[in-house]
Amino acid sequence: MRIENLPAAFVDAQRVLQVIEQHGYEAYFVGGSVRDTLLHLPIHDVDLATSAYPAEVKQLFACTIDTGIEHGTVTVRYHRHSFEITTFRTESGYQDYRRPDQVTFVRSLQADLMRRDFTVNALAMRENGEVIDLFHGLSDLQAHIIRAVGDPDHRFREDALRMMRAVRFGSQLDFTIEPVTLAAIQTNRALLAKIAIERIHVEFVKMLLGLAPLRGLQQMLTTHLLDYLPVLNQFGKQLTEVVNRPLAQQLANETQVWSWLAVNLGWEAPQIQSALHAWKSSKQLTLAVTKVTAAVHALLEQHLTNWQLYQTGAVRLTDAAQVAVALGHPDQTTALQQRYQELPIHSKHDLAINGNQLIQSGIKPGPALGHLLNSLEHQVVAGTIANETKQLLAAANQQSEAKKAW
Ligand SMILES: Nc1ccn([C@@H]2O[C@H](COP(=O)(O)OP(=O)(O)OP(=O)(O)O)[C@@H](O)[C@H]2O)c(=O)n1
Ligand SMILES: [Mg+2]
Repeated sequence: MRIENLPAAFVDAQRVLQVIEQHGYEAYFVGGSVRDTLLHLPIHDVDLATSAYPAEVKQLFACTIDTGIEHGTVTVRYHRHSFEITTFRTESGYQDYRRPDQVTFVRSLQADLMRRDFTVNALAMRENGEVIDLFHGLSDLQAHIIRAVGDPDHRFREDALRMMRAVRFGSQLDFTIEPVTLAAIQTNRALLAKIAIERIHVEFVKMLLGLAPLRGLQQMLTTHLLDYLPVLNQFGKQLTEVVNRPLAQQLANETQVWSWLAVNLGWEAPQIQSALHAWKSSKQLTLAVTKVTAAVHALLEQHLTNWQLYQTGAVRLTDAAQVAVALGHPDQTTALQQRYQELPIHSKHDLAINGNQLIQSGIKPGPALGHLLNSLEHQVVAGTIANETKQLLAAANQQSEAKKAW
């Protein structure tokens, strides 16, 4: 088959493929971009594969970068865009169940597609939109099936992360994992222990952001892949209950994913922090999840204070409101944003007084001054004092005098 009118993301890359072909080599679009175009989904990165060896690719273009030359990947700069082009290759070894000990460059597209994970990811497309389907990827795409290319045991032993990828694509695209492939996940599950948590993390989050996250989670449980997920492996019972409760709305980002899990599993701040540490998450994500989870708890108990609104901030409030919706509660996004906008201040910088002004008014510098400023910030946010310099100064002096007398 041939796809007419390729999406805009392919247009510049088409020129690159034409240049390679004009020199007598084969060149194709491969991987996720072909799959997603056929599914009418937006595409993010366009991978190119060629029969030209890396040194040959480099001769064809004025500006190239050796991105991963030992694996056959060269980045070509063309018309101010960058394209990653990988030479057809076969892989062998895989003693660590993560990556091949050896890659061999080959001239055959078939050999390259054969080493790929799933049939829907083993499609190639010519520059003119013609789809090359050597492993029945098109029929699996049509039937919404994730099926390993060839023997699933081999594919999962080559790279154990592919077991997570199978569950991820199943959820992301709302596809069914073909039974032999699914059974092979269960058989090979222990190999997941060889895979770095950072790589597992990416797949796990993509799975929960997908169209069928509860089925993905269910499959993590039934295949026992869950046993190899840090911290979550101790929450099998709770997760079984989670997959049986409906998810009222798709989760929209990673903060929402972890906050939704944290609320479901009854995690408070210390548990969130140790779990996200075990998953090697950034400090930024951990902080966001801690705040959003606290806000969701408060929302569900209907006592979200102004101070909590202020502390959570506009973006995270929306995340909290959306997680509450996913949990089956009414959407409070607009009301919360309104309440947030009406807060007298939105950051410490908005306070009509600062440390210098307090010192000038006779208050001694030191930790007590910091406490005093914090207390004023609290009072302004709570609405018990107006955000006006004069009033704040008077209150500060009064409160600092009172403290001295006490
Ligand atoms: N463990 C892996 C990872 C990738 N691939 C192959 O490399 C392609 C590109 O990999 P990647 O970008 O990770 O996946 P995509 O399928 O492009 O999906 P995404 O939309 O997540 O980028 C895949 O389609 C697949 O053919 C593979 O066989 N085994
Ligand atoms: Mg990709």
